Amino acid sequence: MEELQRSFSPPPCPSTVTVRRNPPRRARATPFTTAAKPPSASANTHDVPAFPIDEILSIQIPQSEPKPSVTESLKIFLRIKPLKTVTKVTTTKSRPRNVWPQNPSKKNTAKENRNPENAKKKKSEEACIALNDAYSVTLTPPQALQELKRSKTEVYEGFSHVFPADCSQNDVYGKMVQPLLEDFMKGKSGMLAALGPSGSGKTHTVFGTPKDPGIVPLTLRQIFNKSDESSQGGSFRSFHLSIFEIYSERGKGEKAYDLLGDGSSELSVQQSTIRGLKEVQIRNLEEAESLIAQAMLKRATATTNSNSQSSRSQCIINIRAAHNGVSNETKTQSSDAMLTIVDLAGAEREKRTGNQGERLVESNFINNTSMVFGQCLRALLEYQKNRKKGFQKHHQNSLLTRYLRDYLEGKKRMALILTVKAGEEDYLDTSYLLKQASPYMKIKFDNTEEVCNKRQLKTFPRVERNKKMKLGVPKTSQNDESVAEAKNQISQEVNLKEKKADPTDKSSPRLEHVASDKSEREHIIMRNFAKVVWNVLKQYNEKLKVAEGAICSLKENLRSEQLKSRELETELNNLKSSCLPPKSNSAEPCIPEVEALGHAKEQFEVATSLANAESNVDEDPSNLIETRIEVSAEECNESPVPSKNVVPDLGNEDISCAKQDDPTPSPEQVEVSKNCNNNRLSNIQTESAISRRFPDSEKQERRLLPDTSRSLAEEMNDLDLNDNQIEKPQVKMAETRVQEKLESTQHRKVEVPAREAEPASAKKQRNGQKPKRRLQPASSVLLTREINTLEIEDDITERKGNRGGKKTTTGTVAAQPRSQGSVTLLRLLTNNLHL
Ligand SMILES: Nc1ncnc2c1ncn2[C@@H]1O[C@H](COP(=O)(O)OP(=O)(O)OP(=O)(O)O)[C@@H](O)[C@H]1O
Repeated sequence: MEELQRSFSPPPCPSTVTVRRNPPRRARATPFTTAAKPPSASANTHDVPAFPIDEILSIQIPQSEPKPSVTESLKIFLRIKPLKTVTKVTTTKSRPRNVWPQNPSKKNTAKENRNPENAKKKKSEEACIALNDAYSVTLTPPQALQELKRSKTEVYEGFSHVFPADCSQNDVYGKMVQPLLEDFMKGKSGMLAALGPSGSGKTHTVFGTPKDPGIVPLTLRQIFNKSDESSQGGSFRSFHLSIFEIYSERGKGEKAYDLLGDGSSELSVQQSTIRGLKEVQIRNLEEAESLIAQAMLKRATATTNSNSQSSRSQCIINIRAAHNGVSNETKTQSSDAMLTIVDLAGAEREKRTGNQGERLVESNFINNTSMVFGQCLRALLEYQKNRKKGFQKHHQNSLLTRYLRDYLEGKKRMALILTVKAGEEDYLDTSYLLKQASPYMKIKFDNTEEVCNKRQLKTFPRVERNKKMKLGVPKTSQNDESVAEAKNQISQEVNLKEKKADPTDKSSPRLEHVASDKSEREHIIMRNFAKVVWNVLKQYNEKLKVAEGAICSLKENLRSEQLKSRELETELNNLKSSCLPPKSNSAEPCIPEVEALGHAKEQFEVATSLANAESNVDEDPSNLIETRIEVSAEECNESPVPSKNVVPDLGNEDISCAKQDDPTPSPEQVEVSKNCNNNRLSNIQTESAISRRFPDSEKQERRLLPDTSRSLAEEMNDLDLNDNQIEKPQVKMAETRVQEKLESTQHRKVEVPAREAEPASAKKQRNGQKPKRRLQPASSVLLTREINTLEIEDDITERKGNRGGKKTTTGTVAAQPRSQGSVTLLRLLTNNLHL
């Protein structure tokens, strides 16, 4: 038996087990049969428990609390503004009496207009929006758009209530405000907002007129009625009012202004918090109404083509209910409730309003705010319809939406009233608003060209998606969930279309309109761009002219400076030429002036060269300077050596001037004078040579000197070579320096200024040979020194003699008359010696 059992027993488990996921299906008995039948023996090995359907059915499912639906936390109402009574004008207008025959077609139209039934018909034909029921409307594009483009009727559904054109303010209050106000009086916060295009009746709905009061006055009346009732019950309640507006002045960013504040009413804004807002307690209706009227006077309004008194700001009215409730014996302060009523500025299209300048900037701000508000609303609607999808936050993009964040995120209750205009010309505005803010949308393709268009639309994937988006009303259709995703897609796409108008997508008249707008915008952009380019070119042209003017003035300056420079050069040369005589005591003091002129010239030339380099004038400044240096050198060289008759006059009268009284010139003066001395020294040397070669017997009175030397000294005196103001050591120093200068001049010819090299170069150019001074024999040098010594001694004697008075001593050589022959001879000898 045991063996038999072993033989039937399953084999030992392997190390790995394979589990079969999908076992082969077997026909199973129904639960009833399996439940009735006792488990068989074979079922021990493959025991499948019976499906506990009875148990499941007997389970009592606990009833969960109903979640707030979209319509509970966010109620959207629609109000249609009555059409303008165009027919009135035609009917009341008296027909002009005209003798000319009338145009039959015009006559007929006039007849039709006069007929009230026809007028009514026309009125209804003009409207683009029609009421389906209390919760939905149908928007039909105007005939022009239908003909031009693919027509499409849109059905908007899911409104909490649609107020027809002939509804009263009380209707609106009763359906929209009353429930919210009741909650408010119980301590729940809530918000009411009016949204719609410009001139559609937002302000009318919110504030109304004294005859036809709107939401705010009706609410205040109700509040004080109710508070009176509740105050009779014994509880204490106070109400506080604050009003402010958000406005963008000239597009410089959003600012909040207190409409109840005094003086400077600008409020500080930090994220969503507005600080410094004045809150006034309101005790009765009159107080409250007067405060509202006061605030409305301060509100920014303007006249546009759409509205004679268009709101240019977002107006926010806060009514706070401070409720001090007493619960039993312990005093507890219940939380305050806030009722916020918002009158938004209406979105407007530039074309319709004709806004320009400041108004246009304002409308940009208004459009932006209403767009952001619409985005927040759309995101909230989509989120509430399908919470699986994330909640897209847009509230950061405007101050208003930041302030109303709690409401736009669905944390607090909000009732929104969309105001639309029903005219055909208002179709685009109305369609835009409804797409943005209506809970649900259904598109009807009821055009005969549908089939043809469908084929065409296959090329556009986005359009094809649109076709699938036939949405059902939540109240009437059964497939809410299946269409929810599709609706999301629609809304996203609508937003996308409105943001980035795709010109290739011709699926809707709106987009076609956008495409035509785009081409127009491009044209405007190109025109503006061309204007900008033109302005830039003009500016460059002006700059160019200014630059040319500056260049001209610089050139003129340069020319005038060049003239001045030439004048200075001439003057310098004149002065140099006057300083050139070899023997002139009086010439010595002029040297600093010459030096100064020389320096001035140098500086000027450098400045000129710089100016030339900077101004890029055609002339080469370096060449100019070089040329001038050469010219001046030539002028100096060619300047005739002044005759001995002339030099003393110059020295005594003109040049000696200030320095003549100074017996001891400064080392600078001595150093400066070396150039002029150069000539004199060479003359001295020459004369020494003359005296060596041609002894003169006339001058024999000289002591300690041979006759020849004495005669030479006399001749030198005749030539006025005696230098009264230069003492011997100074003369020697000057001589040595001159020698050095000459050497350096020969080596660095270019670097040496013309005035320094002047004496040597003058002789070089005149004679075409190097100066012979170096080639003179040593004896002549010695003789020169002796002569110098003697000369100085004579000078000293002469000075001593002159010190007593003006009378000259008879012993001085200078006073002795010279013979004409001796002068001529000396000149010849001088020239010959320098050859
Ligand atoms: N339902 C209505 N019944 C009668 N008149 C209306 C209605 N709605 C608006 N109006 C009139 O239309 C004009 C413009 O309305 P309103 O100023 O309220 O527009 P709005 O939407 O506030 O414009 P905006 O955004 O430019 O301020 C007003 O003269 C107003 O009296």
